[in-house]
Amino acid sequence: MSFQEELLLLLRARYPVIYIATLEEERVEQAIAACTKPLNNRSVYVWDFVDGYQGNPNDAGVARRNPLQALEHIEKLPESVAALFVLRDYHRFLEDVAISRKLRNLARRLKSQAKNILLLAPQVQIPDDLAETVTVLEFALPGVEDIHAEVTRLLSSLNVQLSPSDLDALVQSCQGLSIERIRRVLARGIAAHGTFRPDDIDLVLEEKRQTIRQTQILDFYPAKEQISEIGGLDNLKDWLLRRGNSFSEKARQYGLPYPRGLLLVGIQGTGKSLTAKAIAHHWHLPLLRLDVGRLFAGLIGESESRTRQMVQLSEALAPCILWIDEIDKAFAGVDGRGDSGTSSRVFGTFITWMAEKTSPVFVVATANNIQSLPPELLRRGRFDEIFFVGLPTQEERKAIYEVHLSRLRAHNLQSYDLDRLAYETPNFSGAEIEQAIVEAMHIGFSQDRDFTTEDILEAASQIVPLARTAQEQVDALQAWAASGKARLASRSSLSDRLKQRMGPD
Ligand SMILES: Nc1ncnc2c1ncn2[C@@H]1O[C@H](COP(=O)(O)OP(=O)(O)OP(=O)(O)O)[C@@H](O)[C@H]1O
Repeated sequence: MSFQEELLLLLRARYPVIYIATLEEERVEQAIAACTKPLNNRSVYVWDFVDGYQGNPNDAGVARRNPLQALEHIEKLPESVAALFVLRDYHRFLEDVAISRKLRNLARRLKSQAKNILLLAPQVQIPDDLAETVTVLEFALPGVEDIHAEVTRLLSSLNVQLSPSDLDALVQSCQGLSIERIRRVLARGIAAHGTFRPDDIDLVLEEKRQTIRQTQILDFYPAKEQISEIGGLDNLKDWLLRRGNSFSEKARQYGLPYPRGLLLVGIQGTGKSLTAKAIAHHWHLPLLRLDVGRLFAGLIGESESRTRQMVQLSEALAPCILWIDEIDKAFAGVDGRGDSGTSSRVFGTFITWMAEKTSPVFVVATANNIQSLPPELLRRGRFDEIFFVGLPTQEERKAIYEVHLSRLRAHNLQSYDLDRLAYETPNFSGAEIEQAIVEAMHIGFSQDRDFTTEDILEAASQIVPLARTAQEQVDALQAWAASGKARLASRSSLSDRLKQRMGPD
């Protein structure tokens, strides 16, 4: 259902107070105006703090600088007057007790009248006492058709001609931006060299990065890591390499569905985040990292609104990788404990999207703790595959040493005894191996010489691997993996791993 259809439905059903979250005031007001026609040309009153009421000469300037009076004015109008009252930036006044009370009283009264109050705000920010009075409606970013129309209009008014393929690329790149930002960024390109050139698309991408940064929930993550930089995890790497071209047009013509996502479960430091970055690099897709902490910070209703915003933005940027680090922490409270059910509602929105999504947003979620993950997340149809990323085996440790040492000391890799290093550091994760190497480098550097195998072993002897301090967590994860609920990221079997765990210590 489009925004306009949804709004019309709410207006007809006499929802008295509708809260519209948008950064695009102008476009949303156009959409509201378009809704008045099917409502017998209902009049629209627009109020803002600085100018008071606008739009009707009789009321011009009423309730200027007085948000409470703005509501009283609605109350004073005769019952027979049918109207929409658009109150801009009104989220700023909702915490005021007089305003909140007045709004609730008014809402009750307006249910029997053809009057609706529309609150416009950049984000959802509703105090608890109004949660039941207000209905939230999200105003989506412009779709491809809207963008196409706007870009064509702008370019033709500026007498700029683009080939159909450049125009297509420009429209694609503008997805995820508001119309206002699209206008601004095109104007910037044109101001710089009098016309819009295909390589100005970079400006659009930069603008997009900024928008994403401003949302504070998603981050554009630069991904330079290669799949070859992951030591071990051969099953997982094969899975990824097999899907290398699955976002291409050729794959669509072949009839392949888009891959949906991966859940990587395992203890800290085993290369899960590294894998997320390497996927983005290998598939040449932008990597968006979700900041789960930010998702849940703030007032009631905000988290849900942010989740929808995240979905909207990632779909607007598709094809892309959406990386959700530590998803277990995000949804640990799904049973509704302690946060008035917010995480359950956010989880509900997320899981429905995961199950129904048809857009090429590939979700890579990572988790350390299987116990706190809601079982629905593990059900078939959410992710394409769930991989258990265990501690590296001896052979895998050797591969990890090789990855890091060949990056740091490509010229004399042969001087390191990789077999010995791998053998003498049982239970070490990839991150701990890296830590030992860095520490060895400090030893070597402080003595003005290169670091050696001995230095790495010396450094390693000072590290207590997490596997030992968090034995319980490791065992629980191994047991879960052994129950067949996940595929092994690594090629060695679990029994091989267990035998190795008994090895030298
Ligand atoms: N299999 C591996 N191959 C090469 N390097 C690895 C591997 N595993 C871990 N590392 C090194 O350890 C660093 C940290 O690993 P990473 O952040 O990917 O672990 P993680 O499993 O995501 O841990 P966390 O759960 O703490 O986020 C990586 O940047 C990489 O340098």
